[in-house]
Formats: sequence, C-alpha cells, structure tokens
Amino acid sequence: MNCAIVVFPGSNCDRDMAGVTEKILRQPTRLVWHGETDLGDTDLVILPGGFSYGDYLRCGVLARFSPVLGAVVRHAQQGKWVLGVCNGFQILTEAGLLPGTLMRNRDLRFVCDQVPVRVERRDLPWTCQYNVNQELTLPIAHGEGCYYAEPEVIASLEQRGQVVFRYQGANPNGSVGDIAGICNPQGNVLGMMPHPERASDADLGGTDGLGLFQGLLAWYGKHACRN
Ligand SMILES: NC(=O)CC[C@H](N)C(=O)O
Repeated sequence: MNCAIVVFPGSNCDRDMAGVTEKILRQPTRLVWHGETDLGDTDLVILPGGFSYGDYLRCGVLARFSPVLGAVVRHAQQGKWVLGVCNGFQILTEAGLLPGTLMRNRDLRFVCDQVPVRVERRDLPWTCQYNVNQELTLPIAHGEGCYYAEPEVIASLEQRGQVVFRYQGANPNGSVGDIAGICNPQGNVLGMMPHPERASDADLGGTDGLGLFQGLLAWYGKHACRN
C-alpha cells in the first residue's frame, strides 16, 4: 500500500504518520512537499496535523490553495483513500472534500487531552478492525476542532451514516452532535480531529488508533493487490 504524506509549511505530525505507515506497518511511504503536483502511484494520501502556513486567517484555508491539493482532490474523486487528521481534517473541509467546517473550540482554548471516542460504524476499511460502539482512547490537540454544519447537512450526515467517530462523555470542543470524524458518502475520504497516529505505539502510551491503519491495510490486502 503506497502511502503519501503531504507536508505543508507548519505540518508537525507528518513524521509521526510516517512512523506508523513506514516503521510499524512497513508500507512504502513518501513525504510529499506541498508544492508538488503529482502523487504518482499512491494508494493512501494523508494530510497530517499541524499548523499549515501558520494557520493564518483560518486553519486549513491557505493549505487548500497549495499546488498539491489539486492532486489530492483528483485522488479523492477517483475513489482512492484520503485521510485528514486534525489540520488535515480542516483542510479537507476547506477544500470541499468533506462538508461543514471546524470552528474555534467552544471555550476558545487550545485543548490537549486523551479523550474517549466511539466508533459509529465498522463497514469501512478504516474501521473494520473495530467493533460498532467500541470506545477508543485517542489524543486530541487543537484550537479549532468544533465541527459545525447547517442542520440540514448534519441531518444528511446522520442519515447517510457519515459520522464515523463521536466523542463520548464530555464534549471537548463543542462539536455539533459530538462529531469527532466524518467521511464522504463513498467512504474513501475520512477526516477526524483525534490523532490515531499518536495512539499507534504501545511505547508511546496506547495503540487504540493503530486499528484504523491496520484496517485499511487488511482491506488493501484483500482487494487491491489482485491485479
Ligand atoms: N494538531 C493539529 O493539527 C492542530 C490543528 C490546528 N492548528 C488547530 O489548532 O486547530
């Protein structure tokens, strides 16, 4: 499974992501600078967390105009996998690959914590290693993680089962519907505020996030390698 991790000026989770895809999963991994326009033979594109372009104006809004985004949008439109974590999720909404937006946290403070997150569905490659309603403990670290969309958009997300992860217990940022992660209708584009890559190594405090990457790899092993 060829992985490409996009690096924007200000990304700070790109190496953590590569640590998972390359060192733990042992998959070919390429760091792709934001100025590149060709993703080559990539199966999974990851937009990692951080502060792209300093997050000036609004998180993700400048990254959305970077040269690489055209290739990311084409990749998504071809039905291939795109994962956006935290700043990556913010970029996906700004690029229109996922609906809604991420606003300032309810308390207007940056939150850095480990929070319980519930898995809402397991019929996607991303979540097939988990159980429905399984509670994961995942790290969060963001200032603009309050997911918002118009009520009719939220209703449509709920109706189509596009809410993949939901905060359990105290909502850390004021997200509508306790939403922590959503996918597009096809399920190939996933955006989430919690950081699965920071919960993928027992030596670093937990492995609840690793199943997400392992699920994708298992699906790839079954479906994508046949040709
Ligand atoms: N960890 C991150 O990706 C943070 C995203 C963004 N800079 C925010 O504070 O909301």
